[in-house]
Amino acid sequence: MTNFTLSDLESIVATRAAASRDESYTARLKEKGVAHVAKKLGEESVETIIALVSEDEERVISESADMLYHLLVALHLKNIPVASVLTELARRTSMTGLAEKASRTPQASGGRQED
Ligand SMILES: N=c1c2ncn([C@@H]3O[C@H](COP(=O)(O)OP(=O)(O)OP(=O)(O)O)[C@@H](O)[C@H]3O)c2ncn1[C@@H]1O[C@H](COP(=O)(O)O)[C@@H](O)[C@H]1O
Repeated sequence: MTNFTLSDLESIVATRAAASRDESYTARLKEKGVAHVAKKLGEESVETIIALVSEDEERVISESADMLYHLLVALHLKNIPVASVLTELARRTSMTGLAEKASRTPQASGGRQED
């Protein structure tokens, strides 16, 4: 088990985003902008879904890592600290998932009733 955290990766992303595009994939993503990174995040999310449904554990872990990396790059480009996401997750621990869902406005949930 590793003690590597999302905050550690956030720091690496911030450093590498400032590197040369010739030596950093993160720098190339930054150059292409947040819309491109969002599209890559969508692709990695779909690949994670496919792995979850029909592939082995190793593929699920690999695709999940790709997805989290691209999410952290997107958050970096939006100047949103990972700590803000963790704070929101921490806030939600004070209630059940069903209570949290009920607390959302009809607009936020689209007024849908499904699970
Ligand atoms: N965790 C990651 C990480 N996960 C995935 N990827 C890259 O994300 C890409 C996703 O796979 P794709 O098949 O979609 O990529 P691709 O076809 O090469 O990408 P495109 O040409 O479509 O952009 C691959 O190129 C992976 O190498 C990552 N690239 C970097 N990191 C971390 O970021 C650090 C800094 O990397 P550099 O910015 O390259 O120095 C690394 O040391 C890692 O810690």
